Amino acid sequence: MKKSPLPVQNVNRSDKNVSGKEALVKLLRWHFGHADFRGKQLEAIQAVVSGRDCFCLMPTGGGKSICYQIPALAKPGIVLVVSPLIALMENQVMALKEKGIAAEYLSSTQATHVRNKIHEDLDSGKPSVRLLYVTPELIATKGFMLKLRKLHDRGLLNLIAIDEAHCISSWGHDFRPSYRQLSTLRNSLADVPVLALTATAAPKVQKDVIESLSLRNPLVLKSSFNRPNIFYEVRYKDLIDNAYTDLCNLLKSCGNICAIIYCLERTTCDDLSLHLSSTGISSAAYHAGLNSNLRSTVLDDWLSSKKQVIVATVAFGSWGARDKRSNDKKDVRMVCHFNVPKSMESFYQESGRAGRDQLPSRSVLYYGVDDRKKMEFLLRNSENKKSPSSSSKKPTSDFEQIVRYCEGSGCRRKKILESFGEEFPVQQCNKTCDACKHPNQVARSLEELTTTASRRHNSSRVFITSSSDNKTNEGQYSEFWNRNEDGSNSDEEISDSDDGADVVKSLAGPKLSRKLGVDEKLVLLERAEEKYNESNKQV
Ligand SMILES: Nc1ncnc2c1ncn2[C@@H]1O[C@H](COP(=O)(O)OP(=O)(O)OP(=O)(O)O)[C@@H](O)[C@H]1O
Repeated sequence: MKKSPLPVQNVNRSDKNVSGKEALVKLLRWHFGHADFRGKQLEAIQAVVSGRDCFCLMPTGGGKSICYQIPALAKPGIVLVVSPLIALMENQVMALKEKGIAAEYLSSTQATHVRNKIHEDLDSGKPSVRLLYVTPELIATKGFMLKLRKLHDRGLLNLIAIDEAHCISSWGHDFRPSYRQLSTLRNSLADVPVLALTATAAPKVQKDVIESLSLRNPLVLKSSFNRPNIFYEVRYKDLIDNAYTDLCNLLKSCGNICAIIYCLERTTCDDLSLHLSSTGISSAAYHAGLNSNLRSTVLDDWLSSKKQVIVATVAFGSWGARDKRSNDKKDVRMVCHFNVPKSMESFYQESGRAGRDQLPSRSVLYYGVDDRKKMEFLLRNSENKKSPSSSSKKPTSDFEQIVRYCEGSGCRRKKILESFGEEFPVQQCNKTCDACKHPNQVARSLEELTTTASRRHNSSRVFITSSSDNKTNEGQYSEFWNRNEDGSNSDEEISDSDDGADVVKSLAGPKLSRKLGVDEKLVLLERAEEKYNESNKQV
C-alpha cells in the first residue's frame, strides 16, 4: 500500500531539529517500518544532514541505503545517488516508489518521454523528486553537471551519496574512468556534503575513496563485520575417511535443519545431493545446468522447507535474479563449503547466509589438498585472462587468505575479521570457532595434515602450489568463470551518458521487476567486473 509523503511536511525543518534522533526515527518508522536505526546509521545520517562529509563502511546488508534515504526525507530538496549499475538503480527506485517516496533514476535505457519528464521536474520551481539516481558517466557530462549546478544554486541539492564507493578504487583506474572524475563534484558543488558508502573494508580502498572524492574532514564510520551467532569450523578432507559420510553424519547430528552446501562442480552437487537423499536427508541440487523449471521447483521446495538441504554451485548466489522472487531465507542454520571458496570475501558472503535471524548457526568448510590445487589452477588462469594493465587485485592473493584461514592454527573469527582490516581481540571469540573451542584437536589435525601432505606430495610444505601437471578441465567450472551462462541473455547497461560520447558497456544481466536480495547485488557487480575482464582480453 502506498503511503503519503506526509512526514517530510510534519518534521520541523530547521536544520537543528531535522538532525535530532527523534525526528529521524519518526521518518524511519513511518516510511520504512523499522523500529530503530541499526549500527552506525544514525551517526551517518546526522553527520550528512548537518552538512559533514562521511565515509561509511558497513557489511553487505548492513543497511547502507537508509543512510541517504532518510536525509532525503528529512529536508526539502534532492539527494543525488551515484550508483554503478542500472539494475541497482531501477531496483531501489522501484522499492522507494512502492513506499510512496518520490525517487527516479536517469539513464539512456529509459524512453525519451520518461527522461524528459524527470528533467522537467528538476527544472521546475519545486521539484517533487527527493532521490535521484544516476551513473558516474552521466555526472561526467557537461550537460548534467550544469543541471546539478543550477539545482545547487537554487539551494535544492542536499547531499551527494556515492553508493558502492569501492568502485572508485577497483573500476576507476581503467574500466570506468568517470568514477575518478567524481572529484569534480567537490570542485563544482563545494558545500554539498558527500556520503561515500561501501562494504569493501580494505584500508587502501578507504584511503583511495576519501582522496578521490576530496572528502573534507569526513566522519569515518566502520561497522564490524563480525557475525557472532555463526560458529566457524574447518574439516580436513585429507584426514577424513569419507567426506560424504562425514557431512551426512554432521547434518543428521543437527536434526532437521535448513542448510546450504556449496560445491565447485555441478557433478558434485548432483552426486552429493543423491548421496544425502539416499541416507534420508531431504536435499536437492541447484546449479546452472538444470533447466529453469526444475531450478524454480528446487528453490520453492527449499524456501518452503519441503527440502531441508540445497546443494549448490555459486550460481545459487544469483538464483533470485532469475527466479524472480525474494530470497532472503533467514533461518539457514548451516552453510557448508564442500570445496574451498575462491577468496575470504566469497567465503564471508556465502557463509553469511547462515543465521540471518541472528540465532546460533554454523559455517563448516571442508578443506582438501586437491581442492586447493584445483582452485589455484582456476585462479591462475583467471589472472592470465586479465589484461596486464588491469589494476585489480590478483585472485591468487585473495585465495591465500582463505588458505591461511584453513591452514593456520589461530582463531578463525580473528582471521576473517583481520582480512577485512578489523582488529579482533581473540578472547572475544568466546570459543565460537573450532580453533578456540578445541585448540589441541585443531593443532593435532594440522600436524597430521602436514605429515599426510608431505607423504602424498613429497613436500615439506603442507600443500603444493604447482599446478603445471594439473589436468583440470575448465569447462566443468563454467559457473565459476561466468555466472550468467544459464540462458539469461537480456542486455543491461552499466554505464550511461546523456551526450552519447562516453563508453556505454552492454552487459548480460536480468531485467528485474522486484527488490534485489543482498547476494544478487553482489553477483551483478561481480558479473560486471567479469565482463570487463573478458572485454579487456579481447581488445
Ligand atoms: N534500521 C533498520 N532496522 C531493520 N532493518 C533494516 C534497517 N535498516 C535497513 N534494514 C534492512 O536491511 C536490509 C539491507 O538493507 P540495505 O539494502 O540498505 O543494505 P546495504 O547495506 O545497502 O546492502 P548492500 O551492501 O547489498 O548494498 C534491508 O532489508 C533493509 O530493509
